[in-house]
Amino acid sequence: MTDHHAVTAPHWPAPAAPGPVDATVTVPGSKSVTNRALVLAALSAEPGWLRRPLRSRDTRLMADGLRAMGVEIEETASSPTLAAGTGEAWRVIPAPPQAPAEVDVGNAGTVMRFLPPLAALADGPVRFDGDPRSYERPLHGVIDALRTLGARIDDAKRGALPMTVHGSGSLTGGTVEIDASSSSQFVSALLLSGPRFNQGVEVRHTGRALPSLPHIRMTVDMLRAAGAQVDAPEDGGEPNVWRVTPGALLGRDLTVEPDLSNAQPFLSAALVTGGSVTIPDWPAHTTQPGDALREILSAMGGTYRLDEWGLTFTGGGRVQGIDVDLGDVGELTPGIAALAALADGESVLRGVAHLRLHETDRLAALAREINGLGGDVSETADGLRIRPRPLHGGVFHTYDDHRLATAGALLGLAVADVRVENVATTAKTLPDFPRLWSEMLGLDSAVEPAGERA
Ligand SMILES: O=C(O)C1=C[C@@H](OP(=O)(O)O)[C@@H](O)[C@H](O)C1
Ligand SMILES: C=C(OP(=O)(O)O)C(=O)O
Repeated sequence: MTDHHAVTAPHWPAPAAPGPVDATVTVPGSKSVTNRALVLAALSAEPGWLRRPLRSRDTRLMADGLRAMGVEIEETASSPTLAAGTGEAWRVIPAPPQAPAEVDVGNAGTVMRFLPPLAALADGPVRFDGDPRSYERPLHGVIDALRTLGARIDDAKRGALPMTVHGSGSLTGGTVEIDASSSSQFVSALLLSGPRFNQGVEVRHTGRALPSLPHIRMTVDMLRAAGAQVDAPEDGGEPNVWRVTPGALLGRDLTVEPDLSNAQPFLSAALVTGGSVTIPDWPAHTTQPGDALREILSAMGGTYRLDEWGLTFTGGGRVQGIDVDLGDVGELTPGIAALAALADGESVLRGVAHLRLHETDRLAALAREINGLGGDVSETADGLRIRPRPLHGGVFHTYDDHRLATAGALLGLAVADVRVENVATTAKTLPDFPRLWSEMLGLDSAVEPAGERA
């Protein structure tokens, strides 16, 4: 589908830190919140607003997928009720999902998992396709569950993309058992459209430990904020069981929080350089997994302050190794692995076997690329063991993975001559990364190559 491999350009010379950073970095909106908000707004009974949405490849794919099914999403620079300085807003005007339609999921987990349940409500065929990597990412939990709940699906490759969901205008819904140990997004996907299934939905996870629990809590919180009735394990319910009652969703006016996982490289720069970085608008309470950075980065050698200016993290002058289970916060792993490679002691990152099926096999990619710069990283059954060694420059390959690219940038702060291949892949969730990075370092952002593939 989208040809995002067409243009290549020189590798990005990751800038070395000129000294301790001292910067305030305004991070764009959360991918996970934006894409949930779009789905919920599309399923609502009335129009809604998203303020400060993330505009990146993954959220554009979500918006375009919904548009293909008849939802109107107007992108405005301002709105009558938008306070000055709060940026742009998207207005979502819902419509019953229409078919036939074609949806390009790119390599966005949220799009490939969250939209098929919504497509099952359309009256006709909705075809899903995406980047080659999307064919390899697990989808069986969503496909099998939708069949159990009453949908007809053609998946020639059995449990994977490309596929066509043949909706009949409504879905029976009911109880379904799934093994979501390969992706929490299976659970989120079924819950998000659950209020619109005739019998609602009860999702029972059976299988090994669920990853990314904060992301499921985000789904539950956002459903409730949109008026849905949800029973969840954390409220005293049965473990690994979620229930959504059928009912109408309200159009909301939602301001999207900054993406705390995308704050990671900037906060980490404070740790690596012994400097200080402030991220404005850090939420006091959030379900975003990136909030765990406060504790994780402190354990690696810094201190933080959360006040009216946002979150300020200050490095203590050295990076310490860490032994940590990242199962809840898997998307932070590439950045923590990069920090661990610069630490003064060994690190063990656990609980993230499912990262082998993310944008790329992240465990293999991190081991290969850090070792390519002279590091000592080995894969374990469920993560990485990282022993610091003096690193040298070289090309840091990114495998179309935005978080590999930001990990390479982080290494480049401390290691001379690191060149990040395809830095433009950061556009998946953080389109302005090279500029934000250069500005944080007080450098002229003209060092970035133009026209790399996104
Ligand atoms: O629901 C979400 O928004 C996400 C859930 C997680 O997926 P997995 O549970 O597949 O790791 C996370 O890694 C991904 O970046 C975003
Ligand atoms: C795993 C990630 O993304 P996706 O939503 O494509 O699963 C990620 O952003 O780290």
